[in-house]
Amino acid sequence: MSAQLNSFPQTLTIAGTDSGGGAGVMADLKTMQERHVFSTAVIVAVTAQNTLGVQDFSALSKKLIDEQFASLADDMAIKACKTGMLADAEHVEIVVDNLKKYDFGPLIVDPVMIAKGGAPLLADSAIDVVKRDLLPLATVVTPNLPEAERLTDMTIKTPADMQAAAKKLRATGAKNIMIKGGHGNTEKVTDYVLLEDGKEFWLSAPRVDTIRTHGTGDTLSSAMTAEIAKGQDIESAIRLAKDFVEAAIRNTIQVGHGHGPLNHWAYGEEHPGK
Ligand SMILES: Nc1ncnc2c1ncn2[C@@H]1O[C@H](COP(=O)(O)OP(=O)(O)O)[C@@H](O)[C@H]1O
Ligand SMILES: Cc1ncc(COP(=O)(O)O)c(N)n1
Repeated sequence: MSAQLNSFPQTLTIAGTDSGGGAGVMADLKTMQERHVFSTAVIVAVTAQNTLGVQDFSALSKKLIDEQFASLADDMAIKACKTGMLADAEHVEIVVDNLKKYDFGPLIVDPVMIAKGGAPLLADSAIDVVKRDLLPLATVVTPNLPEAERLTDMTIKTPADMQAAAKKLRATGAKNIMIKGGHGNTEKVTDYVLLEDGKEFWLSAPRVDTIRTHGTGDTLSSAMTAEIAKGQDIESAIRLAKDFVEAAIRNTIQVGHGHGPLNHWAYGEEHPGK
């Protein structure tokens, strides 16, 4: 097979679907499309979900998940991949085994635990498996504040706490850490980044006063994955992803009655040709 024939940047999201279209695989595909990469998906779980909450979900069989990975490995040239909702310990293990078997490029782990509406998307018993088996494979891990607290067994209240938590997360083997500050209540939303080489920086933006923040983490990690697939370095990918999600939150669209979805085309409209 000619490499030239398969050279367009391709990405993979390994996650759950959202029937409401705002989070999970749906947010991932919309974001990656906007960033001009060709996105593929391994579905781990299917949710019945809308902006009001998660009504039900079911994870797929190991056989079907393994087959999806094999289908992609047989044909595509995936340059970067991400994980989202992984449901439970058994499914984290299935995904880890496949990520060890195939090379899909740098891995961005969005350690999704609880949906904005409060529904658990990862069993408590899976958190130790994520720490032990998934994080050592991660090029970037992007926990929000509650996820960072669960992964580090720390209470995170201050900027110094965020720095200490990121250091602790690095000890799992994850190379680059981004702790997202969306769940705080400060006037500015501030994320903290600790890179593999020890460089650290803060990303700050005015907090948009809205509950329409369904899929913010998925959108951020997908934009990052797309930039990495196109060959950007980790810091540039993180900065672009932050600007992308900020524009998507700020340019609100009126969809649904609860935690509404983001405007995935806003960044492209504000930055034509970029
Ligand atoms: N209300 C908001 N205004 C501006 N940026 C936000 C807001 N909520 C979240 N963000 C940003 O969106 C990204 C995702 O953060 P967060 O919502 O904490 O993640 P998650 O979706 O995993 O809970 C972060 O960069 C965060 O700073
Ligand atoms: C399938 C799926 N994956 C991820 C999320 C998290 O998104 P959010 O925390 O914004 O609700 C979700 N709600 N559903």
